[in-house]
Amino acid sequence: MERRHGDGPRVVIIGMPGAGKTRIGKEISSMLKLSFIDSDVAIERQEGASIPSIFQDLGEDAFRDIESDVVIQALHDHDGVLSLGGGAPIFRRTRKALERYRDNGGLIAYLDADPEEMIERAFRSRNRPLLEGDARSKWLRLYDERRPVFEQLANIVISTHRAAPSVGAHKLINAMKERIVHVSGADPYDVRIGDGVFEHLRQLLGSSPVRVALIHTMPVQRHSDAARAQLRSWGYEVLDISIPDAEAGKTVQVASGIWKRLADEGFTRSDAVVGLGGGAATDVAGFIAATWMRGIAYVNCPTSLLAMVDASTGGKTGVNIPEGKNLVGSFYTPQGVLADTRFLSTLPNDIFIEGLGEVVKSGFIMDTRILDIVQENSQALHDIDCAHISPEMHDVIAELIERTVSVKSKHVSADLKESGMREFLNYGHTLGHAIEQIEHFRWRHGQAVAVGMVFAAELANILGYIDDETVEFHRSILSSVGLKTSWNGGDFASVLALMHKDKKARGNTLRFIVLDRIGHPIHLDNPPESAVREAFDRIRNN
Ligand SMILES: NC(=O)c1ccc[n+]([C@@H]2O[C@H](COP(=O)([O-])OP(=O)(O)OC[C@H]3O[C@@H](n4cnc5c(N)ncnc54)[C@H](O)[C@@H]3O)[C@@H](O)[C@H]2O)c1
Ligand SMILES: O=C(O)C(=O)C[C@@H](O)[C@H](O)[C@H](O)COP(=O)(O)O
Repeated sequence: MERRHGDGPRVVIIGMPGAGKTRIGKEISSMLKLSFIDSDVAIERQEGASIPSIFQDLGEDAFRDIESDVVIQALHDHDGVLSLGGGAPIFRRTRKALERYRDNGGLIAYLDADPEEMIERAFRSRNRPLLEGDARSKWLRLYDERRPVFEQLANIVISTHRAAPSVGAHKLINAMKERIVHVSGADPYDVRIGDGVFEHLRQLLGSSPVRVALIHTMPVQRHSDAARAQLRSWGYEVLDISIPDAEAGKTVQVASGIWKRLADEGFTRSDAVVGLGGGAATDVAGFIAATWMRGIAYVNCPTSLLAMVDASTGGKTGVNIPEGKNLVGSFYTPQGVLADTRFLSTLPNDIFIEGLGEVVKSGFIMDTRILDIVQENSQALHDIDCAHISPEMHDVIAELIERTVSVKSKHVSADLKESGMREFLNYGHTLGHAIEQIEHFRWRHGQAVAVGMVFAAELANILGYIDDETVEFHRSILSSVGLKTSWNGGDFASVLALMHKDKKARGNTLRFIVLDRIGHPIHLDNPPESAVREAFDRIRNN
């Protein structure tokens, strides 16, 4: 799959005159065999006049209108590399078109360098009407005006400081291999997926935090050691917080211990949290960020497949209490998510497989292409060796992560606080959470959700929504990758009691998510208890 969902250029390059947009744009176009458009050159061709003379004859406003038409056209028609004149994104119509392109999955790269270096490069060119007169101070004033707009628009910043164009080009090509899913809403952010995306942490944290609390578990120590060293090399004071592993770390007691440490270390509102680990660690890290001084910045760096595809995104943060899973928490959005696929190399294979439970869920509730990809690769996924993932398999996994996060993003962007549509992400979870609890978390989340989906499919079948074949498809696709589809623990009464504590329940009314066809979930309120019992019986011993 292409790394973008929308049509249009593979990358749009923005930045000040002298940043290297044209040279790097041409370089990557020839390396990747893509066509290249420089918006200034396209305007000159269309108008049959040079940029300085269009400025002189028609004025800047008329020029920006012409430029906007050319850019918007290229955003629709061009599928290669598009480099924009320095002032193009400042014009409102052009900026809005660029935002739409980015929000549809497009890549906007902002090239930046030391101002003096860019000024020196820019003065080598004569084709810069806005630099005439007292050119240096004008350039600096424009830089101050434009930089915030560039930063707001771009989903990647590439430094070309003291770098040959070929170096900048390589950085940009690496960035183009990344997959980016944008989560919109009141506090928008990006989920970056790919080999080496952890490097973006510095850009995400920015310069305001002095201290960073790195919350992680022991099994990912290799990665947390590297992350700590990296954060220190960037100049942050790192507070290393190792929490008990898995659900044992997702408790009020652990959270309370972290709050005490933050207080002892004088953690302030401008400091930040980084969650590094599986979904349990990122849930706790988000909860700490949400609650410390009523909310500070945090970035999630998921290390398990499940955390990459689901837990790290969407802002559900929290802890368990003995009475139920995730009963205490808050919706609190991260600054960004860095799903660095290099982390998967140490993930135990069985835990990778469990993460596929949430991947398949996203196929059932929205993106049915996910189900095709899982079926096409079921044997390779079943036999996965995380320590030796081939480049082909890496691409398959990265695509599954991107598609699953996109499903999550669509639900979360529309309904952050789960008043309706977001509940569809809970497919399989009503029973799944009860199984985890009754099994004292020896059954991990993704596996429990897999059985929970078979139960939900049986319930939908009993009530006439889906046929036997669709139920059987649930079993066959999940078992093809090595997930269990039945559960013999607990008893109906204790399961029912736990399902009444589910967050979708209202008063005494149970609410399930079921399918009325593949890819189409619906709410099911208060089904007859006999049907729930019958569905429960059907997931046992088969
Ligand atoms: N907030 C949300 O929206 C959301 C969504 C889905 C799941 N969750 C939560 O996420 C948790 C499940 O996540 P999970 O499956 O990642 O479980 P987990 O966090 O318990 O991780 C599973 C195990 O894998 C280890 N691990 C993780 N990455 C590793 C790596 N790269 N190398 C070696 N070991 C590694 C962990 O330390 C742990 O031992 C549950 O608590 C679930 O409720 C939250
Ligand atoms: O993000 C959501 O919304 C989900 O429901 C995603 C689920 O896969 C995830 O397990 C979530 O943690 C469940 O939340 P809960 O509200 O049912 O505890």
